[in-house]
This record gives sequence, C-alpha cells and structure tokens, in this order.
Amino acid sequence: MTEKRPHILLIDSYCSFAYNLAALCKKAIPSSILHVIRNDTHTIKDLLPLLRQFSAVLIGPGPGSPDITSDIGVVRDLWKVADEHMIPIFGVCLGQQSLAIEHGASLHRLEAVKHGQVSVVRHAGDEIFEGLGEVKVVRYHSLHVKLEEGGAIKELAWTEDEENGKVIMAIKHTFKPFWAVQYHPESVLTDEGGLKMIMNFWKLAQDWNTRSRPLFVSPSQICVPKSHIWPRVHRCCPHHELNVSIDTVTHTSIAVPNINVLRLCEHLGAYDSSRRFVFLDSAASPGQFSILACLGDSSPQVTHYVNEDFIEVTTQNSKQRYELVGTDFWTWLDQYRNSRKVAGGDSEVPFWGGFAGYLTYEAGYEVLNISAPRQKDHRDAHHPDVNLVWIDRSVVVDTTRSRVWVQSLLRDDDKWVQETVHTIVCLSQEPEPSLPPAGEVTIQFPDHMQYVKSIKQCKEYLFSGDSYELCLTGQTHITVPKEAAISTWQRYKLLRTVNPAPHGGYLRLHPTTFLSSSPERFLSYSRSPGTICQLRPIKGTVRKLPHITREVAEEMLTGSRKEIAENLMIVDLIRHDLHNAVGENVTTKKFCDVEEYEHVWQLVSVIEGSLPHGTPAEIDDTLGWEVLRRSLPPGSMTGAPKKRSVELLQSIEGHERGPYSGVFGYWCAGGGGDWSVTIRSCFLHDSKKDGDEDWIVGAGGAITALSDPEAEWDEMNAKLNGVLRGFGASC
Ligand SMILES: C=C(O[C@@H]1C=C(C(=O)O)C=C[C@H]1O)C(=O)O
Ligand SMILES: NC(=O)CC[C@H](N)C(=O)O
Repeated sequence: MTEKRPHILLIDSYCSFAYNLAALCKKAIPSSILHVIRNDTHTIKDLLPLLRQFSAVLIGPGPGSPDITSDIGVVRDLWKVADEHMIPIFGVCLGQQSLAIEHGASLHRLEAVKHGQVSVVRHAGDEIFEGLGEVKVVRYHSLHVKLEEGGAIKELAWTEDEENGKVIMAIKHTFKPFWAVQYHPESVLTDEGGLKMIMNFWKLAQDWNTRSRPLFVSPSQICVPKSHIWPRVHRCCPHHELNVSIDTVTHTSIAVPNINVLRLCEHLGAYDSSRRFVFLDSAASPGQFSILACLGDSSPQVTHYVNEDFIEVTTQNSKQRYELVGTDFWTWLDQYRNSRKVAGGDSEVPFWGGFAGYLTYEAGYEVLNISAPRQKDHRDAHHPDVNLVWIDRSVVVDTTRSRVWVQSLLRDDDKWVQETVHTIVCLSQEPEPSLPPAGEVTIQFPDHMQYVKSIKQCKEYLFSGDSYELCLTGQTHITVPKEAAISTWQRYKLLRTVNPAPHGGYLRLHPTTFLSSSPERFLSYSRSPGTICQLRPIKGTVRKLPHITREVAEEMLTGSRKEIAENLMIVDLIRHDLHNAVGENVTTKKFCDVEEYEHVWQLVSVIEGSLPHGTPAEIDDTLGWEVLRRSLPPGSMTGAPKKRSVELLQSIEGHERGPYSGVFGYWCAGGGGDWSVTIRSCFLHDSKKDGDEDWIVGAGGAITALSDPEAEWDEMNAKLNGVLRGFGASC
C-alpha cells in the first residue's frame, strides 16, 4: 500500500519570506504537498469545505497588524472554526500575534523593534521545543503580544532583551491544535529553532489528527481554487509550437596583450550619437568580461512601457508594433529569444549574442500587482520600461586575460569576423586619446530636510510593523548647458575613469542614454543543462576615507548589528524569491563578505539556486529569465517585505525611479545571462535632446529602525559622489 502524502495549506500574508517557510516545511516533512494561497484570496466560507482534506495549515508572517482586516485577511477566522472543521495550525510572527489577540491577548508595539536581529530563546523543552536546548532565532517584528492571565493561550517560549524586557516568543492553545512562534524559523540565521521545531509541530499535528480525526485520510489530490502547489514548475512557454531552427555561432578568439577596448568602441560607432550603441563594461574587479555590440541598421530594438499593451520592435529604419494579447512582455521576449536560439559558441564565453539592455524598476511592478500611474504624454517623460536590443555581432573581451572573441550569429559571416579581428589588432597599437574636461554643470540635489523627513516617515512604517527595511532613494538632476556638453560617450569614459566598476555600462538605446558604474550584480545564470542562478545582494555601505582600511571597514560592517541585519533581511528576501522560482534547492554561499570598491566598502552575500537534477534542458534554458521575472525589482532596492515596501516607497518618494533600481545586462542567445543592479548610474532622455542635457541620478540606502537620519543622508551622498565625479562635481 502506498503511503498517503499529507497536504499542507500555506497561507501567505504578502510576506517576502513565505517560500523560505515552504522550503523549511518540505525539509521537515519531505512527503508533504504544499498548497499556497494568499490571505485575501479566500473567505472562510471558501476554505471550510477544503480544510477537512488538509493535514495541517501553516500561517506565514506578514506586514501590518493582526487587528487590521486588510493585513490579516482570512487568518483571523481560522482560529474560530467549529470543532468539525478543526485542523492543526502553526503560525509564524503575524500568525502568532493573530492567534493571541483573537483569544484575548493585548497587542503592543515593541520599545525597540527587532528586524533581522538574532535573539536567544528560552523554553521549557516541551511541545514544539521537545528535545531542543536554547535556540538562536531571527526576529522580524515591531509588535508583540501580552497574554491574558488564565486565558486559553499558554506561553511556550520567551526572550529577554535589554530594551524590551521579556517578550513572548512562542505560544500554544491549551486545548486546540494551535501553535505559533513570534520569531522566524525559516530565516537563514535561525538554528535548530527552525527545522527541528517544525518537525516537532508535525509530530504534534499527526498525534492530534490520529486522536481527533480518526476517520481522516489524506486524499491523493486536492483542488484548491486560486492556489498553487509549491514548488511549482516554472512557466515555460510552449516552445515546441515554434518552428525553432538552431543556428551556429561563428567565432574566433585571439590573444591581444594591449587590447584597447575604448578605441574599439569608438571604431564601432560609440561617438555617433544618432545610432544605437551597447557596451557592457567590466571596468574593475571582480568583473571579467566586457561585451561590445556591433549593431547594424537592421538590429532590432525591443521596447515596452508597462502602461501600454504592446511591444515595439524598431530598427534604424523601421518600426513594428506587436499587441500583447493574452500574454505579457516576459513571455513575448522568451518566445522571441527562443526563435533565435543558437548553439556552438565557445563555452568559456558567457555571451555569444542575444538580448542586451535594461529593465526599469517599474518593469517589476506587474508581478507584484502594483500599477504605475502615468500621464498621457508619458513617452516624453519616461524611459521605456523594457529597452533591449538583439545583438547578432559582438566582441567579447576577457579583461583578466587580454583575450578577445569575435562572434556572429549571422549565417556565412566569416568575412566580417576575420575583418574585425584584423581591426582589433591594428587598434591595439593606437594610443588612448586624452579626455576632455568635464565641463560646467548645475546640480539639483534632493532636499536635505525633505530626505530626513522621508527617513522619519520610513521609520514610522518600521515601528508600526508595515516594513522591516525600506530602501529609500532620492533623485538628483544634473543640468549640462548645451554649449558645455561633451559627448555622452566621453562622459562615460570620464565616469569609468573616476569610478571604475565591475558592472559598468554605456547603452545608447534611444530615447535613453544610460551610463553606469554599478558595483552590484543582481542575477547571473549559466547555460542549460544544470543552470545555476546566482544573486549577489549588496547591503551595508561605508564611505572610503584614508583612515578606513580594510580592517576598519570590516569592523564597521561585520561588527555592526545594524549592517548585518540590513544584509540578512535582503538575503532572506532573495532566498524567498529564488525558492519561488527553483523550488527547494537554494543555498546561501556567502554571508556578509566585505568587498572593496572605488569609493565605498560594501557587505555582499551570495545566494545560489538550481532546479532539481535531471530537469529537462528546455526548462532549465528559461530558468534564469523566470527567476528575473519573479524577482524584480531587486530586493536590495526595495526592502522587505517587498510588495508593501514598494507601495510605501512609491508614496514616500513621490516619483518613479525609471531605469535606476532596475537591472541592465544580457540574455545570451545560447542560454545564460547576467543582470546588474542599476545603481551609481545616470540617464538622459532624448526628449531634451535639443536643449540643455538633463541627467538624472538616483541614490539611496536601506533605512532600518536603527538608522540615523544624518548618517543615511551622508551614505546617500557617498553613493551619489561616484557618479557626480563623472560630471567634475562632488558632494
Ligand atoms: C540604493 C543604492 O544602493 C543600494 C543600497 C545599499 C545599502 O543600503 O547599503 C547598497 C547597495 C545597493 O543595493 C544606491 O547606490 O543608490
Ligand atoms: N514578521 C512578521 O510577521 C511581522 C508581524 C508584524 N507586522 C510586526 O511587525 O510585528
């Protein structure tokens, strides 16, 4: 007889850690089938007939307050179901608070909120803590509960901290099968209070089911409307319906000891501002490959604005419009790339040809179900949200080994490849031309008072439990008078001289000109099969000054509770985003390493994920794109929980971010891709073409409850500085 697999219902309250909880549950109960719903998608009437089929319910954490209907949704009704619907429930954080207050406990704000903080939890070693000693756990909460004397809820665990005194950390119902914890068992820094504790819950739940639901048999299938089973096989467009013919990459590689990448760009048209140009530049360590696109008149540029329901494909001389009927831009682009798939490039080279360009911060709104309100004339005021060009011919330089690859996806293109090799060799003999002065500019900084006011607003949301971390940003406008303007290409060359970065970029994809000196990789993914997705969030910044040596920076960053907490929150959020796309296999490879950049020291973590072994290559092939779709905007630019934080920031900042805070990079036609976070960058819109140049630079930082407003203002300026130097200015 095959053993029946238990079905578990996971209710997500829009927390950015729900899939971490799902992964932990799957580890604790390997045979379980997890059905995920949101707390506002079902009424209790919808759920009642379904509950009897489940073995247990997990209630996830979430922003807001357990006494606000729109925050807690259906959860509060679950505690009150009649005996015949009773089912074991385990609640986390907001879940614990709801269980407690629905049974007479009072709700309070913490004196000192705990977001991404590790605490030692004490308990009596029974129930969900059976067999556990003292546990170290991560807390993300602003609120807490005080139990009613003699009430139905009993305390199981507590912690003691300097500022808040004793805080309840776990509870149970005295006779119903309800348990809950205030801390986060699924956080990467929670120890045995995570896995072992969920295993204990499962044992208690099974015992209760045997005792109180003797007739219960787990069904082989349950159909829950508006739910999905986790892990869900990621969306893969019906590639087989397309008539896919796979072309081969023509390529050749040579060693060029003095490769002059900038001269090569110029030879390829970097100065011709009427034409499109793409240069992804590894101008500093740990960057390795630089990519130069050799675009022609017929190279297709694909653009899309999130408030429009079509995509435009433009070449130098034509424009075509594709309606997005019953599909979205992600699927459309996936199919476009799939119909141009290639094979046979050099496996050492990450990019053989394919898409390169950027996606804005707002391009991530759709998946979060947030709208970007825009005016009718939005095209004059906004950069396209998707702005990519398809590259058939390219030169890739390995900057660490002075090796160059010339590649073409076009048929019978040997002649071009050989001519380009010849050109590269000749150009490497030429001297580097000197740079012009930066010219005079006028700068409009974010208003200091307003920025400090916004920080205070953020902190109020952190105290009320609506967010754990908010990445607040401000906009700086740099006006370059028409007569003083140097070419945008020269501007980029200045920027890369004053702020060389591993993820540099010069993209001239009209109407946008985009210059970047970003230190942060968002996501890279290797070719299938066996695709590995890697995310590298940066959180934690110290300005570089003569006395700030590596040792001092390490002490300031890894020795600081605030900086570690900032980074931890984003690591947990990114683990969730990755678990959402790949399922169980997610690993935190590095946690809080200190890395050195031109003007700042940064704390960096590395998280990797992959689909299970043996996943068909065509599913692996779109995995990276799917991870991108499910993970934008980058967590390090939003804060956590993501959806609520983005909504709050939208109203606090009062303007769109555009390309800033989005991603730029490439998706190779042979699989694999690399996307950087668009920070330390500036943009220009063609609508201002005939007048003065109006560059926009975004900069900001994570605001947590421990933030000091003046220190945050200084940090924002430190980040801005890197870009300002490209304009001969500083702050
Ligand atoms: C917001 C910016 O940077 C982000 C915020 C960081 C932080 O808070 O320490 C670090 C890197 C980025 O993820 C920026 O550069 O403008
Ligand atoms: N992590 C959570 O579920 C937080 C619950 C609640 N919003 C608080 O801040 O206390």
